[in-house]
Amino acid sequence: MPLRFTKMHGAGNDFVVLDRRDGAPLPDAGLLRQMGDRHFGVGFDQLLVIEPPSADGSVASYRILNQDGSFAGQCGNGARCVAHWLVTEGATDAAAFTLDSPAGPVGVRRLGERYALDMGFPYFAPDDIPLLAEAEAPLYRFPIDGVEHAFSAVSMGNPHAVFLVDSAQDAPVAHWGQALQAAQVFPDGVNVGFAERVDAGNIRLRVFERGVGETLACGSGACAAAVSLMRLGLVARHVAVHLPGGTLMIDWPDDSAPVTMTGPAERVYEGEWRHA
Ligand SMILES: N[C@@H](CCC[C@H](N)C(=O)O)C(=O)O
Repeated sequence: MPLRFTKMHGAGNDFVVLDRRDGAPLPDAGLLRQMGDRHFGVGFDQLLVIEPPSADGSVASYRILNQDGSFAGQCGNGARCVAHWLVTEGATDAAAFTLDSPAGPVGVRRLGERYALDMGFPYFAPDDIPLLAEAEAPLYRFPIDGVEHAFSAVSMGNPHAVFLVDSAQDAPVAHWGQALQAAQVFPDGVNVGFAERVDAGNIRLRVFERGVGETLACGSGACAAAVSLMRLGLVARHVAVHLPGGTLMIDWPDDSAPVTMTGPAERVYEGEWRHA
């Protein structure tokens, strides 16, 4: 049976979307890895699998697989693409609806061509990270090449470390990203962000993602960077996060409120994978 899929992206973070609302099982891991390969397949940062809703009142649920086949708890850009896919397939015409993600319910609002998502509450006290549990939040230290660098650790449904840097463009993204991942400070792996404060309303960001490497944008990473800099008093509670593939708006009105992320979602093409 040919495997139908949709290629999508959100600010350049690209996806293959599979519709599994009929309950059909996932294709085997080897095939998915081949599809994810940019030379021998279609290529994607993440695979998004849309499944029936798991809670009353939700439109659908989704699972997220990174390019290397590992599962993730959240994907901000992917959630907007799932929402857009469902809207453009006619699964809902509501202006506001809910999706079920592995990290819990995600509220979606349609704003013309853009989508605003309720990304939940940031979690700054990572007691699931034993090496950091006794350190002093929100900043932790990690030695790279003999020099200690400060980062903040925050969960947005998936784990993030955020380094504040002078220049995102010149940041040692792969080097530090791989070093922090290899040190296993975060037992389940980590997405590593490099945030440059431009001014109170703007952040430049690059992210070395768990299970992929550097991507053109990371939605949960944009939330993690924004709330980290907000917590440090370096930016306002409403900021634009500029990533290599596009800009996301992040709002966190106060510490007791959920984080909202607003950005684009685009269908690129429909495909049919015929097994060789
Ligand atoms: N690109 C994503 C995050 C995808 C999952 C991440 N690599 C992980 O393993 O946690 C986003 O837009 O949030």
